[in-house]
Amino acid sequence: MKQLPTLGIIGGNGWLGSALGRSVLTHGLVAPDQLVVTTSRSGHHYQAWPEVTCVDSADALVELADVVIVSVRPEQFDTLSLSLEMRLVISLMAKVPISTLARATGSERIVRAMPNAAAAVGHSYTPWYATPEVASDERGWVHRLLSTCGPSDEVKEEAQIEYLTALTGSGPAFPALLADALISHAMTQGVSELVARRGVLHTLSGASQLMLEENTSPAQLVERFLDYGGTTTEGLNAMLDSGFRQAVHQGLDAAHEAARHTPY
Ligand SMILES: NC(=O)C1=CN([C@@H]2O[C@H](COP(=O)(O)OP(=O)(O)OC[C@H]3O[C@@H](n4cnc5c(N)ncnc54)[C@H](OP(=O)(O)O)[C@@H]3O)[C@@H](O)[C@H]2O)C=CC1
Ligand SMILES: O=C(O)[C@@H]1CCC=N1
Repeated sequence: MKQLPTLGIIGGNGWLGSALGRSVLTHGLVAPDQLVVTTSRSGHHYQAWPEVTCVDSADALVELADVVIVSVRPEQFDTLSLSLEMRLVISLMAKVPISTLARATGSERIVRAMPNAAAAVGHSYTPWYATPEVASDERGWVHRLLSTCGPSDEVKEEAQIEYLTALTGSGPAFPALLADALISHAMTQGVSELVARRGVLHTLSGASQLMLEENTSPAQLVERFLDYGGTTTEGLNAMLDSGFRQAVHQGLDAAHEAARHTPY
């Protein structure tokens, strides 16, 4: 693999593609004049890097890029016609399996990566799977690339990407749902929206930091509060009795099922 490949992101001005594009530039993994992105009707995300090349079609991008990241919606992928035989292809798409990517691009060197929305602030968690044809130096580069937007792990089976699409790819929406439920309850109790939102968001991020930094498992923290015998114990027991775990598990099953189905 060439030391400084030109990186192309099809969908590089979309939600996820622009988060990764900006992140590789911020970390200096790719120089601005080595990045090519497709334009988007919804805006341009590279004002700070005028040397980034914006092209108006995937065909034009493929002419310029050594490594191609595909970050269009799964249902948009079918409309692309890509000839990438000799290229490393990195897909960020849910629902599109390696077999389809290989058939559609002609490449055997394919990575399926699954960042999440927190990539926009450098706090994604990004698992990725590579076909056996991806060389070890390329794997190292892919890992550095994906790690620019948060921790990243290689997984050894594509099926894990399908499951992790539901768990961590969709993941930020699930604590957002919990946060919204907490905030709306607080507001019914007369707490201002400002205090409720700051309180809840800092409580969620503080709980994550506590468990990460003290290496405490969530199960241990829950158990500690269940044993504590205080207000938290009452709250946890009522939530568990109301089917909290079952609701979460049903949601993950539904997202996993959706992640296993190509939309065409
Ligand atoms: N958003 C998320 O949290 C996550 C998304 N993903 C995956 O990332 C992928 C992208 O999602 P997301 O960023 O949310 O979607 P967006 O709709 O925000 O971005 C898709 C981008 O692709 C562009 N595009 C579509 N068709 C073409 C084409 N034929 N040629 C060139 N560009 C094209 C769109 O341009 P235009 O705006 O003009 O239509 C848009 O900029 C999806 O496959 C999704 O499954 C994975 C994990 C998390
Ligand atoms: O909701 C979605 O389909 C995308 C893919 C994984 C997370 N978000």
